[in-house]
Amino acid sequence: MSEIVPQNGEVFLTWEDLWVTVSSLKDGNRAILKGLTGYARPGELLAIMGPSGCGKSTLLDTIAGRLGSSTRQSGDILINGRKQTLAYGTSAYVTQEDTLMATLTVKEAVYYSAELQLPNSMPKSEKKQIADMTMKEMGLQDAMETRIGGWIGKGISGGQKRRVSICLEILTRPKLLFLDEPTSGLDSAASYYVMKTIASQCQGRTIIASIHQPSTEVFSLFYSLCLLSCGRTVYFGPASAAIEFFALSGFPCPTLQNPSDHFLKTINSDFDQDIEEGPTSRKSTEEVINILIKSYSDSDKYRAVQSQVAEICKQEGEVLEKRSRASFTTQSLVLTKRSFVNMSRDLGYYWMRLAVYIVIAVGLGTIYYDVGFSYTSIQSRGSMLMFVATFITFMAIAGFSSFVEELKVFQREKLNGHYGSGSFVIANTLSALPYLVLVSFIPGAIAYFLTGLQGGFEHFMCFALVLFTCMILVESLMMIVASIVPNFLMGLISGAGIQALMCLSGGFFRLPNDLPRVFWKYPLHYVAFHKYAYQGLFKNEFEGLKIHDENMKGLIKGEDILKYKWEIDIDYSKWVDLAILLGMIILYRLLFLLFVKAGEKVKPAVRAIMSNSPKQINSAETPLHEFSA
Ligand SMILES: Nc1ncnc2c1ncn2[C@@H]1O[C@H](COP(=O)(O)OP(=O)(O)OP(=O)(O)O)[C@@H](O)[C@H]1O
Repeated sequence: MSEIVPQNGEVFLTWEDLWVTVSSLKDGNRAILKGLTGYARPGELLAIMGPSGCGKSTLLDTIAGRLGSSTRQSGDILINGRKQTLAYGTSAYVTQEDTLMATLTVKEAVYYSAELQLPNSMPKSEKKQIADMTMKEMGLQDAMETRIGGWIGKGISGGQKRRVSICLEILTRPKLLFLDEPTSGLDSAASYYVMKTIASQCQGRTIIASIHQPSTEVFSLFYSLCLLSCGRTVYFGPASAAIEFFALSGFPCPTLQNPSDHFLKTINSDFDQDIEEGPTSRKSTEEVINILIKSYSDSDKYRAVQSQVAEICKQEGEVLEKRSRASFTTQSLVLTKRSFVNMSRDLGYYWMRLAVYIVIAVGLGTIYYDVGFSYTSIQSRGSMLMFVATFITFMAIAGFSSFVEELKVFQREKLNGHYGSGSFVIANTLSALPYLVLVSFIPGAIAYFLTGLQGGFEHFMCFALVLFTCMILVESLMMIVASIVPNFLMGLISGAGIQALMCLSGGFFRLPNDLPRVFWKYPLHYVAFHKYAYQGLFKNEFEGLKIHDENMKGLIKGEDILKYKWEIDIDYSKWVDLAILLGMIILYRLLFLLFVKAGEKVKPAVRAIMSNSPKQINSAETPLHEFSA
């Protein structure tokens, strides 16, 4: 048995009588993990194995402190014998899904990640060296210049993506590493080399990997094995002793059969085949699983696990410290650069929008071409400006899918402690600015000059700046929506709905004094950015304008049109409206930051509240100790 005093940031992880349940209206409370006890120690690779749906990922998520708030958990999870919060920089977790930036090449993704994660004190050349070495260890040297690809187009293979995901998390050689199915999608040779690299990093590190179907060679790399079936422990102990355990329980591994194949076949209850027990007798899988669970709970192995857990728990070991990483400024700069590159390569982010906006701007310009100064031009000018402030800005939601993809990468990296939400918000804002200038100024100029709105540089600048700020506002609004709403389609619908309500209360479709006071006027009219966008654009256009009234044979002053036709408050300048819009951008971005940060704080709190005592959780399930009765 190894030394159990953690040194140099080493991590001993224990879990005792761990229960996880989900509730549904149909089935009530259903236990996914049922009283699991185990431990992971530095220098030992622990593999969690079991048939699909047995609870491997749930166990990994639970001990890594990442369980979703829809589940309830109970039992003790201790790190170095203490209750400590994991995640956010103290451990690394390679998830089952590969959440990567599709537009980057493998090399770029790893280099950026190295710059984001490794401390400022490390020279850039050393960071590159570590990145190159890790890519080589993961067998990615031939794919370095290939784009990762994904939803935007084909890139590297699924197996290579898996290796990139692992590569990004082992760059800093974390003391505690969780890997959910690191070999899925890999062929047997790649699986072996990847697992060998992971196993070779075990020195002083605690590594826990869930794995589906390891080959004999891969299986031989595991130090400990946790075998689950239907959320219960079938075996926990040295991987090398599992064959003997199965044999002693009456299910010996046939000669020349891969032991892991034998284990999984024996405990897979999804396809209820009878299992041979000795030469004559056959048993149902359910019976076999119960025999194995009882055999394990009666065994010395189980007692050894319990005493090892108790011994580790007695040590009030080191408190986990966050890894030292790049400074906030470096992270913000690197993220800005990465986000800028991503935006430039992702056609859907801005380029498609620019093309569509130009077409719409030409359309607007031809419909309202040389609008003139006749009485009817009042309505034409108003409609044209309303279209710009509402529909052109509304279409900024077109970049939502690209943003959601970027957000997924951010959420993975943030959870693994690569950087914080502040750097992401700054980077996203800065990197988008040049593109937003393009998509607002070019189509804006086409529509403005073809229509023949008020001449002069100042007038055009005000028009384009209002359009520009509204686009940022719509993007900011969609960021807030994305941080609250769980999926892309729901986000798109919610964002569109919010904007439709705001635009209705903006003061064009119903004049400000005619708006119903409850909700529409107070507060929506004042909260909606459309009010300030309409007012800014209308003031910019009508102030100082003289319209020929053909019937009255006279001139109408623009200020009167603003006051009496559009019911616009002309006591303050159009620049104040623009300033309010700019203030709203800051407010919206801060709100996004707040929601993301609240998510970080609220989720663990919700988990803690939702945790119940084991008996309350599911009295219908059989606790492990009852198998030994
Ligand atoms: N949040 C949840 N709500 C409802 N059911 C859940 C939830 N999380 C997990 N489950 C269920 O718990 C069981 C275990 O899921 P888990 O993902 O841990 O299995 P797994 O062993 O990792 O499977 P696989 O190898 O196929 O990935 C499954 O039946 C799954 O449907």
